[in-house]
Amino acid sequence: MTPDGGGPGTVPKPQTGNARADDESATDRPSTDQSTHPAETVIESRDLDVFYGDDQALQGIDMEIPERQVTALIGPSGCGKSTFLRSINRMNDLIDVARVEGELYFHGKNVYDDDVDPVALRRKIGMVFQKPNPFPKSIFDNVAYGLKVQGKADGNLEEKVHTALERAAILDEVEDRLDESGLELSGGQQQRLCIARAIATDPEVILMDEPASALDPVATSQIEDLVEELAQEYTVVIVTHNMQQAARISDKTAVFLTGGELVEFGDTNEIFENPEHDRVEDYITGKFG
Ligand SMILES: Nc1ncnc2c1ncn2[C@@H]1O[C@H](COP(=O)(O)OP(=O)(O)OP(=O)(O)O)[C@@H](O)[C@H]1O
Repeated sequence: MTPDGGGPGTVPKPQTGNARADDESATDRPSTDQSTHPAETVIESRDLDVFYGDDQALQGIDMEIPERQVTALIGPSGCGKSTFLRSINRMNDLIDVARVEGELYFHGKNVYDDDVDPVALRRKIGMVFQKPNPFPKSIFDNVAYGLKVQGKADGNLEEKVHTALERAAILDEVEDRLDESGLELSGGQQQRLCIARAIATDPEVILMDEPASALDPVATSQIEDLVEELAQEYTVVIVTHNMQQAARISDKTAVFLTGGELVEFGDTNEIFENPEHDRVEDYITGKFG
């Protein structure tokens, strides 16, 4: 059930009342069976504008992101993909000159309402960055860190760390050297360690900003497989420059174009096989970008 009482297959209506994006009850995962029900909307932006000082980076973005699917954000450099990703878990708050107008709903609750705690929000909506950024700590402590900070490091800490490493498809490679530094791993392993760190605290949504762009083809392919796997349990939103990657791993694709406009959003197959807009077709066939 969604906070608005809608059943499976319904889109939660934005509300300004009780549901809190930082409240456990507002974010309990609805138990939907995707084989029989369309996915529910977890994140919805309405007329979202983002400015850096006087410069507008995003213009009137309307988007509905379905749960437990992969949504890819694609488009040429500077079109606002990362800005949109960061507005979902309020990472733009950390940029002094950034300003957001419009609405961004998480389970029907506007995350920009005054009563939303951005730190609590980011526990529900985790993030993985372009460059792997493990802490200068052991592999074990990298994953255990968030659990400790959140007071979830009870007697099961070891089991929780193992589970996160397993879900991030890296356990086999590191289980006999958990005391070694995370910085000694290869780039691809470091990125999977960062994904393990992000999922250890059990978020609901994982935002990924070009998570494979710094990796070689083998490590990239491992991350792609992992992203598809993760979408069985998590809602994944991924920025990528790589159109083949978006076509391979995503269910929905959002095409942003220069000027910070969302030009087309829909099922990935439709976008790649039969785009509605000429500008999107030109972009995905490589005529510009
Ligand atoms: N911290 C910032 N301060 C000022 N302007 C910024 C900042 N971050 C991004 N911008 C500007 O906002 C616009 C959108 O940038 P953004 O990084 O969101 O685009 P992008 O599509 O993710 O680009 P890329 O694919 O190159 O990473 C660009 O014009 C960029 O210069």
